[in-house]
Amino acid sequence: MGSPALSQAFNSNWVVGGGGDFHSCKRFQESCLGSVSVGLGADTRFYIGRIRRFRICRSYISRSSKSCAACQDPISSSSRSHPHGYQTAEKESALILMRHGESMWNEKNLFTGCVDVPLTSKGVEEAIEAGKRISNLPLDIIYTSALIRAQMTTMLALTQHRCMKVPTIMHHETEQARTWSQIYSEGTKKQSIPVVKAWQLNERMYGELQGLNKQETAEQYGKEQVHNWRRSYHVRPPNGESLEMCLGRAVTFFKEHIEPQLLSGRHLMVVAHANSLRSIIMYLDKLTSQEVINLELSTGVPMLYIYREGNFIRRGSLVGSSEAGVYAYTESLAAYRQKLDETSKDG
Ligand SMILES: O=C(O)[C@@H](CO)OP(=O)(O)O
Repeated sequence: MGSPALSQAFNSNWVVGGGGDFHSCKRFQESCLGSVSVGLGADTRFYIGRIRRFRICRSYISRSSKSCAACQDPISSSSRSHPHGYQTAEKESALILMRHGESMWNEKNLFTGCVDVPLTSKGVEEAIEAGKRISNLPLDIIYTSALIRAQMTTMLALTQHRCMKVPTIMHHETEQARTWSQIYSEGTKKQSIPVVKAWQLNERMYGELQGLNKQETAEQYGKEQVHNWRRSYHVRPPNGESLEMCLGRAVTFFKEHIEPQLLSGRHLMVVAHANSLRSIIMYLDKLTSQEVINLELSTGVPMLYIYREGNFIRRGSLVGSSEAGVYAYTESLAAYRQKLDETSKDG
């Protein structure tokens, strides 16, 4: 059977979080945290027939062989007209949002903000687990923050992806950096996934709270004050950014750089932070400044959106290890996974 880690990936599933009608933070949270209670929108489409086919192939893909068929992305090596070589059945793109795995300051319960700390070993495991959960979804570009916890999460998650592509960090800081990081083989480029780092996706800058213990700060300033600093939309922590300010940069970046990619049919993942993602989700789900207060994101839990005709449709979060969640696939995502299955059978 080969790698247990890899075969587990074949079992990973999505729990459906509903269609475009969703606006409740509580239900969002339940979905993110793994509850199987689901809300289905009228526009949710199911591909139950395909699920049986998904079960067929769980053969081991050799991750070490460089020349096997499984090493080629089956979709991007087909002849259809997607930016990376294929066209989806209907014009839609997948967008995965993911908060980084647990960091060493999450573990210590310290305000972190823009302090650049790495993952704990639990965070490493969360990132690998998240990678298994997204291993059957198409990915053309990844956006991460400029902070190491998001980048570690990205790289660890990508070790599990069935497309076998290599995540490659783009260095466009200067002309020289761009030139010096060029790839000169078209074939190798096709086997790479560009990873774009953007400071605009960084965690909200927590000002003078950075490095303070959250519990001790609540004892000193009162629970309500600290809750306002942490969760309100308008209130700024001392000399730090409010969520509103964080949204100003993160959502502007999203609109200017990420949405055009989705519009052109590319499938994306954004790996960022609790508050930069809260602000992006606020925009995607049209949450009010009151509703966003209750929005909590767990570390290392991927969330799937479908972008179709200018709308973002939230599909849910990956949990558990049964096949049922394949319901979350749309026709084009199901087709992608089917191709992966066929290629791994051939390989
Ligand atoms: O400390 C931070 O940077 C953030 C995320 O970990 O904390 P909070 O949940 O308080 O926004």
